[in-house]
Amino acid sequence: MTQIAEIRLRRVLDSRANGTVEADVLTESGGFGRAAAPSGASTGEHEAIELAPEEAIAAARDRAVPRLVGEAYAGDQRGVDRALHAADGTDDFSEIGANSAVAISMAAAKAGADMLGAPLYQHLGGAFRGENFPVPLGNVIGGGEHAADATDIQEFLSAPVGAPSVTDAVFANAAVHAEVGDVLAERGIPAGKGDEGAWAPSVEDEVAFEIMAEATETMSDDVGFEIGFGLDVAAAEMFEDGEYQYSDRTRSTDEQVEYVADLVREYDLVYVEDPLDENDFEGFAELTDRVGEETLICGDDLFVTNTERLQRGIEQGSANSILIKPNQIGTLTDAFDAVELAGRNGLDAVISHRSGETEDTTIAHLAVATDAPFIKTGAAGGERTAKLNELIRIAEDAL
Ligand SMILES: C=C(OP(=O)(O)O)C(=O)O
Ligand SMILES: [Mg+2]
Repeated sequence: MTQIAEIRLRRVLDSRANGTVEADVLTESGGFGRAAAPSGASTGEHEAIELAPEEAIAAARDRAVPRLVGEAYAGDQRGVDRALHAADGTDDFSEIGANSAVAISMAAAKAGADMLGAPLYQHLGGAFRGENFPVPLGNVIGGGEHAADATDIQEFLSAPVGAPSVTDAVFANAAVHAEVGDVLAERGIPAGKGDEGAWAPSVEDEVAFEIMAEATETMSDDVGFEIGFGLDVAAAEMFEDGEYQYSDRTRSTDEQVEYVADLVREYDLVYVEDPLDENDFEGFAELTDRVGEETLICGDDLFVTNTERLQRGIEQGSANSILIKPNQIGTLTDAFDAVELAGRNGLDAVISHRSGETEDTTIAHLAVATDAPFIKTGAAGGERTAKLNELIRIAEDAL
């Protein structure tokens, strides 16, 4: 029923107006799935390889399509993803491109769901998935690689941890985003927006912390539930010559651990992603040891959704949370395996967008299917709200 009959690949635009890969998967009995690959700017050095879209499409047409059409079943996700690995033949999808692989993998899942007559989250999560919905982490102030001349820390994330429903949480993040805009205007600080729709003012990180504390407290009082905040430091982007290079100073690894631990305590941070360099499993472990009871220490560039790197982090106690980006590893199966390994070892999964996105909503379904406690997919901008609105629809559908 779900045998793949045709795969169409094309180049479409992402939110930075760069080209990316979109895949359509059609099954023999008329099932259809469409998905597009996202793209990072602050990419980890251990991620699967993204090729230029034209190159990825040509290679996938040549190598992957013949292994899938008439051979694989869209409803058999592990089978599809095994075929993608076999077609590529490398560890990092450098032959067909992780962008082609992830687009086909996600489109096949959607075609399988279509044939089975189930929403994607149900097809992926099964009848016995949990009943929880993820708390959305909303990027409301940012800089780093996502905006020129803004904060050093890449993302300041609103975290509505006390929200009674996913819909309340989504609107709370939107309200914090608007409040931050008002506070910036009151202070006479001009700000455009970065790649993910967060405000990108040219201020010291210290000012961004003050504004976040003020805006989340104001909106928390307004909505009547707890809204905290967190960070994606994206520290690998600042790490050069063995030190963390901030615009006004440098910090050694020990100083960075101290600095982040102090921030966690001072601002009651609920979440800290990539506080240290992407190869510093030990530094991560030291920080997790110090503040892991109080906050989530999340590995993004550290783990790159890769079970081998995650296993090492588990053994060393490097983090208590992992960011999951399907395009970092190339297939939904690999992303699921990372979520499962994390869960078995007590780490929380945070399903995540990339800074370059499309209107694709697969990650909203993935977060619900895996029962992930968090999803990071922005707060404002059409390619971000596409996922947030899908979460609202899923919550309505699933009740
Ligand atoms: C979403 C992120 O940015 P990018 O997609 O640029 O890696 C991130 O670092 O978590
Ligand atoms: Mg990150």
